Amino acid sequence: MTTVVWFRDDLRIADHPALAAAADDPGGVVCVYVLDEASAGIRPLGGAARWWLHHSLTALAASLAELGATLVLRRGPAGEEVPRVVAEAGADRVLWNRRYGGAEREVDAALKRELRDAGLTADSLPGGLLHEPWTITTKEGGPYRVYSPFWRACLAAPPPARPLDAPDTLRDAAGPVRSDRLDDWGLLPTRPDWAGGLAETWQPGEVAALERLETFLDERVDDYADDRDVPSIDATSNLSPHLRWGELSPRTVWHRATEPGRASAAFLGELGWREFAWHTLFHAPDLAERNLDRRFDAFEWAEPDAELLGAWQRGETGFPLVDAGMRELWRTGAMHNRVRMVTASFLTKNLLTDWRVGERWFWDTLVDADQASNPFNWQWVAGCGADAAPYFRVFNPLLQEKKFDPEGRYVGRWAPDSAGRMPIVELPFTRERALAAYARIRGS
Ligand SMILES: Cc1cc2nc3c(=O)[nH]c(=O)nc-3n(C[C@H](O)[C@H](O)[C@H](O)COP(=O)(O)OP(=O)(O)OC[C@H]3O[C@@H](n4cnc5c(N)ncnc54)[C@H](O)[C@@H]3O)c2cc1C
Repeated sequence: MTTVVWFRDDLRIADHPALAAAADDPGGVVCVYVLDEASAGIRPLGGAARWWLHHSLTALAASLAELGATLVLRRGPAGEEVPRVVAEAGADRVLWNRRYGGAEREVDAALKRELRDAGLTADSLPGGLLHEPWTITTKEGGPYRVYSPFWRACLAAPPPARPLDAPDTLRDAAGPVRSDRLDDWGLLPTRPDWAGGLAETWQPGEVAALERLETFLDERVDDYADDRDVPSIDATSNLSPHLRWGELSPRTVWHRATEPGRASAAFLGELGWREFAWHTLFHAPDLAERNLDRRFDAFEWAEPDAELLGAWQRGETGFPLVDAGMRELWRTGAMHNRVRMVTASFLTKNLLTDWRVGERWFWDTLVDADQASNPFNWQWVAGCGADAAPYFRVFNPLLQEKKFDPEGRYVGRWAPDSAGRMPIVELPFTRERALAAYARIRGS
């Protein structure tokens, strides 16, 4: 038997259930990644994500080579490319780890049917979440709409499966299979090459991801609960892009973080938010398009204003914490969580801009942009998401700055000129305008 292992958002060799299951196949294994920008409903990657993918695939190919296997690269609709790889390899089994987005599930289900109809074995395995979304349900059997009871239910469920070891060795069966050259995919920016700051900030790949996890657990997890909201302190794990690309499995993070002696409850709770976002996407596949709170379908967003939007994107609003966050994002492909909330609130509440506009900008610029966490959090900040708060939250960016960057360290690093700029809007007026727009839909 020869097995094709189809890699997707799981660019790792440890705790990779599909790879582990294929490792002992006497006919060998063909490892393949398909760049699918063509299947219906698959969202094309943003620029920062393409940069990360290039480097993460390079790292994965090196790890597989050490085990004796080749990473085959193909571009096109997965429903066509995977069967071609199977035919070229003469394989009789295809394995992959599950995805949870709506369009992805349709692609996978159709392919599984087609392969099975052709007499092959085709199986999908869990590996991208702590719990499968259909296992965490309310008493009535539906999905949770609020985080706290959701997370309590996760904590009461059987613990996530223990992570699997990476295979010691693989028997490569990719010989007869054609592969693209990664450089030909043009994932890296060239003219202009805006990725210098990304390269200075990040090292994509599983080896770097595991190192980051260990450093965080050894040096920072004990202070995480106290310091996680202060953007000038390097207090958080910075694991989000590694989790996004599956260079690290959440099960690995969970089991390392729950070893005795670690004060990790607050950190695990954040993994819980990731889990909640993905479970929400599973039940609401149009999360990036449609308001979870349908009352917001009637919300009166302001007319699009290219000048105001451009000022927000460039970090030229005259509100220092907003400007610092937007510039950090542009330079590094990331932004501290507290500042993500403030910048998103400023766009949706003070500029009264539809959250989907901001979501798309983050999608293009974040290295950790994922199809669950990004729209989930944008909806949460906009007020139409999965939120238990009974009121309409409008962050004041000046008060947030006073509270979370009192000495101006974060602002001084990213936007020292911002305080001297003329603010592009008036806070009291725009706050009242947002509250009035909400009042008009509240009872609907
Ligand atoms: C408007 C907005 C958009 C966002 N878009 C994304 C996104 O596209 N991808 C993404 O991974 N996170 C997103 N987040 C959540 C959060 O900002 C990042 O996960 C966090 O800043 C990553 O830093 P860290 O790895 O140091 O997190 P830590 O504080 O160390 O947390 C550990 C892990 O928990 C997860 N996590 C933490 N907070 C959240 C959260 N609110 N929602 C979901 N998962 C969370 C991440 O995987 C993170 O790596 C967004 C938040 C906002 C407000």
